[in-house]
Amino acid sequence: MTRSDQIFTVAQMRAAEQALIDRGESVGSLMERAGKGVADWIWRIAHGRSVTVLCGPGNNGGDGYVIAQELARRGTHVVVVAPSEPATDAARAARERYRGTFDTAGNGGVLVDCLFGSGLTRPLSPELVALLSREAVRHSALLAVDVPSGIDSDTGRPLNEGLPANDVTVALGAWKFAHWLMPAMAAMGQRRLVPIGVEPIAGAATLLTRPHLSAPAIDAHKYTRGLVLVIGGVMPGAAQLASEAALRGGAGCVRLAAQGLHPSATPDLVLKRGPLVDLLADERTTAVLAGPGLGLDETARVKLGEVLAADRPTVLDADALTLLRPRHCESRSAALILTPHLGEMARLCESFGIDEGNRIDRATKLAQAAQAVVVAKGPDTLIAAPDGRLALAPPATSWLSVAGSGDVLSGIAVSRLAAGADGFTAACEAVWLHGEAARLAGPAFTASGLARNVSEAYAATL
Ligand SMILES: NC(=O)C1=CN([C@@H]2O[C@H](COP(=O)(O)OP(=O)(O)OC[C@H]3O[C@@H](n4cnc5c(N)ncnc54)[C@H](O)[C@@H]3O)[C@@H](O)[C@H]2O)[C@@H](O)CC1
Ligand SMILES: [K+]
Repeated sequence: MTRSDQIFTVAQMRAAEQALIDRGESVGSLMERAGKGVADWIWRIAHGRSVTVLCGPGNNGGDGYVIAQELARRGTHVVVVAPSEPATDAARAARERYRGTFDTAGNGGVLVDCLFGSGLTRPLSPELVALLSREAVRHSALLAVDVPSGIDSDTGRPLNEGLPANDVTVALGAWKFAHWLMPAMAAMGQRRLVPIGVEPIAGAATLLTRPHLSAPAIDAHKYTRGLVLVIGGVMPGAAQLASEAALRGGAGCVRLAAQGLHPSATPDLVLKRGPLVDLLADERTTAVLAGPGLGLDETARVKLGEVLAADRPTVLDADALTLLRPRHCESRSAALILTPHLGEMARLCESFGIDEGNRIDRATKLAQAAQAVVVAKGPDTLIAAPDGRLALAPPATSWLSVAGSGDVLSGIAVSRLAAGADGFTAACEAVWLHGEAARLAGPAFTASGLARNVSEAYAATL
């Protein structure tokens, strides 16, 4: 059965479709299912308005003829604009079954883009970009079928300039990477998925969904719930923000290794001034966070070395990512999570000798090289594990672009590690809780406000 959280590459989608065909389905019957499923959405969106379907030469165009026929059957005023003849058997058969009208231009209402889908291999011709843009202006809404024309399905990269933004994108069978990766993600509009019966693929990337967390065990005490150690540094506020979030992410106790506390610090936080090696050696220390406000000087470098040598489940963020070198990651066995933003990701790739590939390739290679779970942050956050697991986060509120937001994320992640999750699961749970806390915090929140909302986000997972 179709899983609504899997994200397929074009090659995986073809393999999934082929598996159905091998079991007796035909491309035509899949096209019929896909087209009718999309027509259902358009019927609701059009709400009586006329519909223009742009049909290309491949099977995406074939879907377009099925959509047009189904809408015409339901009484919608439909026009097909087809700049080229169908080039596949299934698309030809779909066109023959279409009984409605053709024209060279549409007339308002909803425009449906069935020019190219996942089979796009090169940029659109200037004539096709002009057609798409002209028709987009003439209509009041634009709906893309499967993948918007001109977008590379596996990377979300536009192959042309000047492509119009969509109001709705309806994915067929499974999500494609372009639906959730920048820059294409920003022009998808609302996303919908029409199932066509493809089976899940083992090891495919997934879209983050709400995790199922639990309340502490009936006999839990603070240490069985996990003891977090946050390493302070030259900017105490950052480690404190991370600690505030860690207190609400599931762990039973949070210690902050620092020389002092900011006057606003919560009394829930346990300040520890002793030698770092002793704190790290304390058997009760379950997970460690280093990086927020750590600094980049020799003291910071020594602290990072001590943290990694202790080989406890660890999250590294901010300054720790700038200081991290491949030798630090050797002979570690405990879980390691790295949470770089775009700039930190570039520095890490340089330190680890990774210079090729798109965002996903680089995160995957870094995960393997560092034997760490990489949370590559951005408007399209992705999480890559050394064993190849990959998850993409759905877009969160853009209010997260505020100072301290990353400190809160790393605090939640270390709390999930301390609570017992493996590195990949902890990272996925943290990204979801962070996005949900931001949604709950409303507009124009500060990082400390965001941290306060982690409890409520947690409540939504119980
Ligand atoms: N394969 C299947 O079983 C199904 C596929 N479906 C649809 O089929 C689509 C994929 O179909 P196709 O593989 O035929 O791909 P497309 O319909 O995306 O187009 C591919 C065709 O366009 C040509 N082409 C690629 N880029 C071009 C460009 N820039 N300018 C001009 N021509 C270009 C290719 O050479 C090929 O002939 C999916 O996105 C989906 O909409 C659905 O009907 C469901 C079933
Ligand atoms: K399309």
